[in-house]
Amino acid sequence: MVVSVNNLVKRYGELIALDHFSLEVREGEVFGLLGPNGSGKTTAINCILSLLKYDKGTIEVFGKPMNPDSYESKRNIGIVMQNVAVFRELTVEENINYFCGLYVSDRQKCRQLTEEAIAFVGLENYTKFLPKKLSGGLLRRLNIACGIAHKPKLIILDEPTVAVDPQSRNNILEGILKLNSQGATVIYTSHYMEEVEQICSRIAIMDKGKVIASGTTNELKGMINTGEKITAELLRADSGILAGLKRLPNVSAAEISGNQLIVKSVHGKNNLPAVLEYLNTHDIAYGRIFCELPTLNDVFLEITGKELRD
Ligand SMILES: Nc1ncnc2c1ncn2[C@@H]1O[C@H](COP(=O)(O)OP(=O)(O)OP(=O)(O)O)[C@@H](O)[C@H]1O
Repeated sequence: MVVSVNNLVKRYGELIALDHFSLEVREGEVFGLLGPNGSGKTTAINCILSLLKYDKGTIEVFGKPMNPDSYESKRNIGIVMQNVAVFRELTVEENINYFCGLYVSDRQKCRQLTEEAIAFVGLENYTKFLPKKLSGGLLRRLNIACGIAHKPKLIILDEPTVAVDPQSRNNILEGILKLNSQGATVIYTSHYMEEVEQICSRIAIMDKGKVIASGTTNELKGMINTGEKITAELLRADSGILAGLKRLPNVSAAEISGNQLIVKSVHGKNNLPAVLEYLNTHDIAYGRIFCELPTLNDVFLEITGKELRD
């Protein structure tokens, strides 16, 4: 296990930010910590890194208890925090070289790693730029390069794509997968369910300082009763068809909204053929028809009763 957190409790005065929070991250994973703003993701990361004291619980990183002076473990961790933390008076290249130099004492090796990190995040054309000359997305890429240049075994990224343009966002997500394919274990926090679904092999969903569900995307979606949602654009909306549709196997709800027929089914696959057959045998004309699987928002909604994104 690369990271093992057990029953962590962290209070800020009266507020319980982490409420018996547990987590296990295995070697080689891209592990996603998904939760709405304020659910405790950053607090959990700061505790794992021993940057914050906590009230109860245990944390092991690389199989050893994590303490503020666990320098050997810390050398093998790369951190990319939510807020960009670079030196304003150093250029792109100087910043990366500085942060890499904190871990790598051989200056030639450090220069080589700096060049590799610049190429990795695609900042070759900006090496002599000061941070203030960079757009928000490029600044984020610099922040990432500073965190990963020393080639750490464990990379922790806390909401690295907030307020980032789509091009830089894709560059960041692809970069994370590349780092993972090169051997790094990754912990990735976000409140964007699409991103987490796109890159994470396992996910823990957080709410109010607790892990409310964890597993692969498919495991999480399999935990809830909400199943496929079938939408058909009807040429003529007729609510008379709803009663028959509701009697089909697995169907939990059928409704018409404008010219759209929406059929919701409970957990279970391949409900589309039955709906198609029903529409065809009842001579109901439709244009587009499509089937969607539940999203991680549906998982969050069913477990907590509220939307993941507010
Ligand atoms: N230094 C602090 N003092 C008091 N309360 C804090 C402090 N830091 C965080 N909190 C509170 O603890 C809770 C968890 O915050 P945290 O930043 O860990 O959540 P998060 O999931 O990372 O949210 P975000 O995505 O907004 O960063 C929130 O209610 C927040 O207001």
